[in-house]
Amino acid sequence: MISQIPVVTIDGPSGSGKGTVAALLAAKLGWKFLDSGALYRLLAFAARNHGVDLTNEEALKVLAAHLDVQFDTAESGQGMCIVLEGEDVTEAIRNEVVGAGASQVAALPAVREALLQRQKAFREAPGLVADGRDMGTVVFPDATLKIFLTASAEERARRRYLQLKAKGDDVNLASLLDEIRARDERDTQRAVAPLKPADDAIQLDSTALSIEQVLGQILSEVAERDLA
Ligand SMILES: Nc1ncnc2c1ncn2[C@@H]1O[C@H](COP(=O)(O)OP(=O)(O)OP(=O)(O)O)[C@@H](O)[C@H]1O
Ligand SMILES: Nc1ccn([C@H]2C[C@H](O)[C@@H](COP(=O)(O)O)O2)c(=O)n1
Repeated sequence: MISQIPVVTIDGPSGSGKGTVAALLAAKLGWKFLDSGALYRLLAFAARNHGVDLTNEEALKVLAAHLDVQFDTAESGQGMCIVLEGEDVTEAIRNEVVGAGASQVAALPAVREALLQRQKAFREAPGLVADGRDMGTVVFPDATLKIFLTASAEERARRRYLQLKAKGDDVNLASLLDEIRARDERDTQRAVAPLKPADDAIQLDSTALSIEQVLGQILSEVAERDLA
């Protein structure tokens, strides 16, 4: 039965480190991995490609329902390769413009409904690690372990700055901080599935923790529940 397949959810705001830690945890456990934010990013990206306005809920709902996307293991064997309509968009969806578009389309109820089953379908044996905003509250409310990962907005902007700079992007720390605050506001204040900790989530502040320390704390919770 699908409800017996264990799920670990990691929710939190942009730049808290949930994607990095979720991918590492999934690899360590040998479980499936769902990067749910990528689905909203893909929709915003596809909408721009198809000339669909990011406020046109009806057209976005249809696009979301027919999103032609594949998540493959990267050729290097590490990380994920994301193919949209035959094109490798792994890197193209990872900029702040697409992130802001994703946050905008994610506020539309019909879009969230259209992507719900697609996310649930990632639940496969032996287990799933899912990261996003509403993994523990809406998509997998029966998850075995729920983590809500935070960090100060300043630290998250600093991380994003270093990440984009390493890729060679022309970035400005103050603008990134503004964008992170705007995204936090939209993600937490929307009417449907807002970013918030599930009642039974463990809250973890990563501001002063390394990636290894965060992973270590989550692995302890996993071990306590005999998940691995
Ligand atoms: N604890 C940490 N200490 C220092 N840097 C970190 C930490 N966690 C993550 N990072 C770095 O911060 C950047 C953002 O991390 P990541 O993409 O995992 O965040 P996220 O919460 O998934 O963000 P988003 O929701 O926007 O995808 C990456 O460069 C990552 O290596
Ligand atoms: N479960 C989710 C995942 C993501 N979103 C929205 C809100 C985010 O700002 C945007 C991009 O996500 P990211 O790739 O930065 O994690 O997508 C959401 O509403 N629910």
